[in-house]
Amino acid sequence: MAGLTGHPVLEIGDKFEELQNNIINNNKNKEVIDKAGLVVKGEENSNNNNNNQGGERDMAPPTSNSLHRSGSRPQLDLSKAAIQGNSEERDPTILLPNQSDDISHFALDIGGSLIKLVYFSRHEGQSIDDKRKKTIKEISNGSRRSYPILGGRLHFVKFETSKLNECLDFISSKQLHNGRIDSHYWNSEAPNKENAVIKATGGGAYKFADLFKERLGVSIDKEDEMDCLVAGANFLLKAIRHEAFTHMEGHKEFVQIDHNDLFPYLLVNVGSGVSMIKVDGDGKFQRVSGTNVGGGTYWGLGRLLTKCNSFDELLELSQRGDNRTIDMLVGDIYGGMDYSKIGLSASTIASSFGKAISDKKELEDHRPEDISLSLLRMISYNIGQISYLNALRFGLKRIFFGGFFIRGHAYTMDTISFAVHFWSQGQAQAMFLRHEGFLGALGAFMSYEKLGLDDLMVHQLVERFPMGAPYTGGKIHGPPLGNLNEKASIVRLCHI
Ligand SMILES: Nc1ncnc2c1ncn2[C@@H]1O[C@H](COP(=O)(O)OP(=O)(O)O)[C@@H](O)[C@H]1O
Ligand SMILES: CC(C)(COP(=O)(O)O)[C@@H](O)C(=O)NCCC(=O)O
Repeated sequence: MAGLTGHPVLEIGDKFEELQNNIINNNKNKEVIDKAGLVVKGEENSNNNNNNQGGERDMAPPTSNSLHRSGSRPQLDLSKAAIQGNSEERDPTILLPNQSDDISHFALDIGGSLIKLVYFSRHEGQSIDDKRKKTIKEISNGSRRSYPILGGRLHFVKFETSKLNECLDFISSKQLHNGRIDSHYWNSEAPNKENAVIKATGGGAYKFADLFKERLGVSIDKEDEMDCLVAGANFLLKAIRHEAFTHMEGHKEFVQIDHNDLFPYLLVNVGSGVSMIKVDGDGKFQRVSGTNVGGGTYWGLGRLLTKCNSFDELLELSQRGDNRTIDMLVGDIYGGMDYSKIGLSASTIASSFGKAISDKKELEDHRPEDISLSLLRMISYNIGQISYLNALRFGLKRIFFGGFFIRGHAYTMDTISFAVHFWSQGQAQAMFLRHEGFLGALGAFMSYEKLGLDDLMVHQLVERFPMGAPYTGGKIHGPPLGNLNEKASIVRLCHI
């Protein structure tokens, strides 16, 4: 389905060397980044974003001449990283052109609905033995050293959890599981496959641990799901410019996050179920609420009611729906009139699916399109409203939404934004993350070396495609969400 896909292209930009000179004292990192400034690159790069696509090979197992910084574990180098792909592209990769250490990471987030996999591969033709490879200079303990630049990219792949075998086959076919050795063995000359450990988060890391051992011979090092979500979100919000954006009434706008003023915020991860996490800092958070009415509810109920075969099909149906045939509106109750005394217009939904009881209609008399839209609206609005109430509990003004339910879908985001805006009287703001569904997997990926943000923030981060978020296209389908001003008067008590 066109437009329901794609992750953005971001580039972590130049001045790497200059910044390297400033990282001796980690405490100064933030200052360095702020002073360096963040540059937005123009669309001119967008035409080139696929140029490197063929130039890679899949990650190979580390060899005995794997290049490590002496005495330390391989490190992830995000300088000049560019997340590849435009708004229409599915699961684009992140280029890591300056990756010098021969890392062989991959990590999984095995959720209730989807398995998310992040893995690294080196560029083809940039092997360690390639004498033509570029080098970078790095100040380490006061001395300059050169390292080969292998280059490579991060890949983002997802599978349905119910098709775990496809994921195992994928890992096997790419030999990803042979590339990762337990950290205790980094300096070992002959890494042993039996020591292979992979990082995984999500409930499936527990549920399927034995299967991974049996099928791939690897042990799963389980990382806590909430830890990973927060680590992934904090990294993206601090390190990637234009990661977050608002989406209201079809209008999308990137938000400039002040690194020094990020916390606290509410992270709402809309996966199968919904977790609401108050984030106070790196590794500092509390899961303050959740709801079992989430992405799994939309997909599960939607499938039962519409007989759709895929989530995207269900979402696509909603774009042609008219929920007024099934939702009970205020106007249906009030004879076409507004209930203006409490700030409700005639077009406000009084009761989702409310008309299904009064009409003498059976399920098959309703259009699947209308059912899908009504369901999507009901669940998205509910999540937005509950999120806001939790933000209110803790005085949080910013709410970031992640998870694959969002799917970069305009109507979903607009509905969530509307609920937050309406109930907060414009005091709180819903924001969305361009890497919505990969927060946990990214957090697990970063946990290999416990790469803190301080390590990552030494690089200047540059946006390559300002409009490259997962996006469904400009048009908002479905019924109008209503006029915010029309309804604002009833929520006087809801200030944060
Ligand atoms: N291709 C897909 N298959 C199933 N669900 C999908 C798909 N794309 C998006 N979704 C939505 O994403 C939700 C899962 O989101 P995700 O963040 O991966 O959570 P989990 O970790 O629980 O799997 C599903 O419940 C569904 O609403
Ligand atoms: C149990 C979960 C953390 C699992 O994460 P998921 O696979 O849904 O991403 C999540 O489904 C959840 O928070 N559910 C809501 C449970 C509740 O608070 O009522």
